Amino acid sequence: MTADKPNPPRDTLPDTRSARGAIKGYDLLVAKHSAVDASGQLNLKPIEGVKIRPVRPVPHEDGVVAEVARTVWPEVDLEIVQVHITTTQPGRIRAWGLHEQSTDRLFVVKGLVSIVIFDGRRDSPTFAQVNEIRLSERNPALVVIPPCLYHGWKNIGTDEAFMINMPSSLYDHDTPDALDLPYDHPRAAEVVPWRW
Ligand SMILES: Cc1cn([C@H]2C[C@H](O)[C@@H](COP(=O)(O)OP(=O)(O)O[C@H]3O[C@@H](C)C(=O)[C@@H](O)[C@H]3O)O2)c(=O)[nH]c1=O
Repeated sequence: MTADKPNPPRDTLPDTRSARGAIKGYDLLVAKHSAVDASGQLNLKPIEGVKIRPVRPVPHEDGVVAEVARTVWPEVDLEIVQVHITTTQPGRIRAWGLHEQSTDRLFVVKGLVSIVIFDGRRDSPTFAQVNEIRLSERNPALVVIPPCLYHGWKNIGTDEAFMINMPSSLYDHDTPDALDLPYDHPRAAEVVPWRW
């Protein structure tokens, strides 16, 4: 197949070897989907209010530069009031968090992380939608998560992952704007349809 002549959709393939019933376990097979389109753009419809700005790492003679945030970017429309680093050990899951006021702005500096966002806002046009974004220093992006969305992440790499967060509100140590639904709570799957 050439690039300008894509494969026919799966259900128009000749009904020979792939025929249901001719292959053991066919009913259990799940069609894979590409994370990017043919031009390399993310194949993802963002939840209402979520913004993802892919960033291009620029190699130089001694290493690599990647921009994390610039106030002229439309994604950075709220003031930057604090910047902190949060790390996650390999295999560890941090979910589900929800902020009632604050917007999170996440950037994976090192490591391989799967960030998942779930829209539980009943009045949202993207209610019940899930976004998964896999990021690393090879595929960097700024991810903006507005308030009232369930979100969390898993370190799916082999080393400690380092992530920058630039929340839109100062962390209040006495009364943090942070609610948690532990991902392993027996009823968590009733709320967020995601298995890590
Ligand atoms: C954010 C923050 C936390 N802390 C302290 C409080 C706490 O004891 C410890 C860890 O705090 P956090 O768990 O809030 O840190 P953090 O890793 O930022 O938690 C995150 O969790 C994931 C699941 C999310 O949803 C994020 O939005 C965020 O809430 O660090 C500060 O001292 N200053 C800060 O600015």
